[in-house]
Amino acid sequence: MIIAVTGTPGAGKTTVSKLLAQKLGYEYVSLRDYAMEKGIGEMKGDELEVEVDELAYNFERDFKGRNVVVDGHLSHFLNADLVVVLRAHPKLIGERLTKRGYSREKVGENVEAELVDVILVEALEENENVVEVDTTGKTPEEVVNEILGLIEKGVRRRVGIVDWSEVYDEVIPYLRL
Ligand SMILES: Nc1ncnc2c1ncn2[C@@H]1O[C@H](COP(=O)(O)OP(=O)(O)OP(=O)(O)O)[C@@H](O)[C@H]1O
Repeated sequence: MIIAVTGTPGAGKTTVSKLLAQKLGYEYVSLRDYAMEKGIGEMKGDELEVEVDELAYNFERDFKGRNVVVDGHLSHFLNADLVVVLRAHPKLIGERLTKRGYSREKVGENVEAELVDVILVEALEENENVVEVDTTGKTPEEVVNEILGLIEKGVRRRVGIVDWSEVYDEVIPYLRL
């Protein structure tokens, strides 16, 4: 089974994906590292720009039939059996990315993306099997156990579990208004 873990940068994809892969006994793949290894896409500044169709085509060829947890904010464009969209309070995204030294512009862009469900909407356009998991106030272990529980119960779709419009006021300082 191919499990794609996606979400806004800073939502916790890498932490959760590694732990999930470990608990399931699956391979862990960073989609960014995979693209770079295969020479897919090109660096524009410090960002890797990839053609998603080329990425999906190569990934399918290399991983079809294997048990993989694939981590990346483009992983929902792959032909996955299950797409896990990690959500986090946009304020947490703002705090984490600021701590990482991202520019105000980049922090704002990602806080706004989380606020208006950009990745979720993209994932739903690509795949039927989308489960959202809110990581806010949970440890990575709790998040992984929640995902394992959903997989065990055979849940393949669970969306609409967060509504960040309720917390809009808290994130105004991060927005590019
Ligand atoms: N419940 C949680 N799930 C995942 N990460 C969490 C959680 N709570 C706190 N964190 C922390 O949040 C940070 C998330 O970073 P991580 O690199 O995993 O995110 P990411 O979504 O992969 O970001 P990026 O796409 O920018 O690499 C880590 O420092 C992690 O320890």
